[in-house]
Amino acid sequence: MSNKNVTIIGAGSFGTALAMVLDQAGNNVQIWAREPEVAQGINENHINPSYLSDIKIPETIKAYNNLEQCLQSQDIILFATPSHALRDVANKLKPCLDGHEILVTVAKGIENDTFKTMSQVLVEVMEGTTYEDNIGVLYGPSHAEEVGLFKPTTVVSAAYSTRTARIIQETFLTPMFRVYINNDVIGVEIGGSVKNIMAIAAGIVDGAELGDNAKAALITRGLHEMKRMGVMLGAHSDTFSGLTGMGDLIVTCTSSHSRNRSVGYRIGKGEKLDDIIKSMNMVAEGIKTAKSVRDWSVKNKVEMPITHAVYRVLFEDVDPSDVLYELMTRDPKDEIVM
Ligand SMILES: NC(=O)C1=CN([C@@H]2O[C@H](COP(=O)(O)OP(=O)(O)OC[C@H]3O[C@@H](n4cnc5c(N)ncnc54)[C@H](O)[C@@H]3O)[C@@H](O)[C@H]2O)C=CC1
Ligand SMILES: O=C(CO)COP(=O)(O)O
Repeated sequence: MSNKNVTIIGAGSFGTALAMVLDQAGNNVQIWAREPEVAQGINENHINPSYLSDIKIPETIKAYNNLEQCLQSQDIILFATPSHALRDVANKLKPCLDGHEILVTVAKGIENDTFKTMSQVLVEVMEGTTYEDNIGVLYGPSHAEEVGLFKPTTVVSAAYSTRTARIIQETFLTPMFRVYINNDVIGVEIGGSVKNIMAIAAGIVDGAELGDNAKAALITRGLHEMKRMGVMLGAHSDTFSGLTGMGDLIVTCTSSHSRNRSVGYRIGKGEKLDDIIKSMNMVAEGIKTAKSVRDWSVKNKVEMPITHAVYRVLFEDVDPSDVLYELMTRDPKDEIVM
């Protein structure tokens, strides 16, 4: 059993689900919630009133609305906010850290404009406070709705030092939550982030009833696209056949739990993105990441046709049937370029 002091920053779906896992693994768990009513709900009624509200949260898990109060003497700080909030929240809590804490993020995304992954954002923000060696990510096929119910799940701990990756692994391990290690941090992060764009595309395919052949093609060619970007950034191509590449791509493109697939599905059914976003209380990371990755690929001249198609549907209001035609009528290619 692990016996670490762990604070989770962000009491959304995944923060709540991981609190359950961390508690079951034997740790002392506390959660920082941005919304006072969420902290109150967890402390008084032992449920999160806004996310996964049908899950009974153990009384040992305490929630705070004040950041400073929950950062004393912690071994691990787990960031579970959306990716666009990570920089801001990390800056706010930086003065409260003493430098020995391990910082783990589960947020999946690539920052707009800087094109930084989440661990890179943490490294930059924490410069002078926390060693890069203490920073890592926990990614993989892990929908909160199943994790919170202790359904069997496998993920990957990737960090800038093997020691940190191992500590993260040991802290989260339970018989229903199996954690592997991979030292290819950039590969893990690109897979986990770019698959959200592919999940939006998969949702469009389902919503527009384009068929199973189209879905299989999309997943397969989407994987090529993720790998192409990752390898260009120094990732190992094998990482994309693993849990944080292929594994997370499959679950997000096919699961009814996926927020990103659901955004795509509704677009495929004819709804407008603005209306979809207004109706959601959870983050669909693929929207912002589509912009980052599309801009990155233009800047670096890397061919990412599915990402560009999703970008055009989301941000240029192009009809999905038009981008589909464009994708299907591109110049004939070799499947694999050796
Ligand atoms: N939900 C899931 O199944 C999984 C989610 N993730 C990733 O975890 C991250 C969080 O996802 P969810 O928990 O699903 O999101 P969510 O939308 O359910 O919850 C996000 C939480 O962050 C808080 N938050 C939002 N904006 C904030 C800000 N500007 N500053 C501080 N806090 C803010 C919200 O109040 C909420 O508590 C995302 O990057 C997602 O891709 C990763 C694996 C699985
Ligand atoms: O990353 C996830 C599952 O591994 C969650 O995906 P969604 O945000 O699309 O629900």
